[in-house]
Amino acid sequence: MEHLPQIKLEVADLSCSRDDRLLFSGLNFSLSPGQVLLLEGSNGSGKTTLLRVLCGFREADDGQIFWSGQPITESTFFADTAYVGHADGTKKELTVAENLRFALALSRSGKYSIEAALEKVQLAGYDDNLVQTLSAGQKRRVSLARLLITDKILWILDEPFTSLDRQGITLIENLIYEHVKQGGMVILTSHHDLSLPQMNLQRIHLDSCH
Ligand SMILES: Nc1ncnc2c1ncn2[C@@H]1O[C@H](COP(=O)(O)OP(=O)(O)OP(=O)(O)O)[C@@H](O)[C@H]1O
Repeated sequence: MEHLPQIKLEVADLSCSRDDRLLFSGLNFSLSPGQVLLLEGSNGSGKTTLLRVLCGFREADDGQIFWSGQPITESTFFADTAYVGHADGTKKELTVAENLRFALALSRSGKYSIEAALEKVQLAGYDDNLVQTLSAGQKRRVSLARLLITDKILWILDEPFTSLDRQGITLIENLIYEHVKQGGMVILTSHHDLSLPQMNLQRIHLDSCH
């Protein structure tokens, strides 16, 4: 992964409401290579909404988001970012390998080959299985393999631990650790207590951002 040293995500005075209910306002934070941001908050506090605003799927009511000093819409932000949402984003009628090749066709390639990524997420041998035949946790592992085969600086992960067994949870913690150690950045939501020792971890509690 080749990063420009000045890469930085800056969120300034961001506000968002849904159905006249204020979710957050005056939200400010910044994230640099090597850092993880954990968004916390009760159900309905706006964690997913904030991630969707960051990904450009939804507009904020107020505020700005900058990537390396440029508004995200005028920067390389979207090419530099990978989003794994609640739905795992896989195409169910394609095989595991087809899904990964499709992701690769749309992105710069990362340091893992498809084969190596499947091995890493413990799906070796599942290349030709249709995604619709996989378990929920296995589908989530395919979306993690997608992160490994592409070269994205910022990973935005919404509840990445959902459906994963204990080993899968440790796997994600290790992947996050490796990614930020190599200069990547991660924003995630989780109700799971993260075990990320020795990490540059920031926390934002959305219940208190009004
Ligand atoms: N598609 C939608 N249309 C209207 N309101 C929505 C929609 N999606 C979410 N909301 C509302 O926005 C608020 C914030 O929802 P959001 O999904 O961002 O919360 P969250 O913090 O991610 O919750 P959880 O911990 O339950 O995943 C909630 O009050 C919810 O009802």
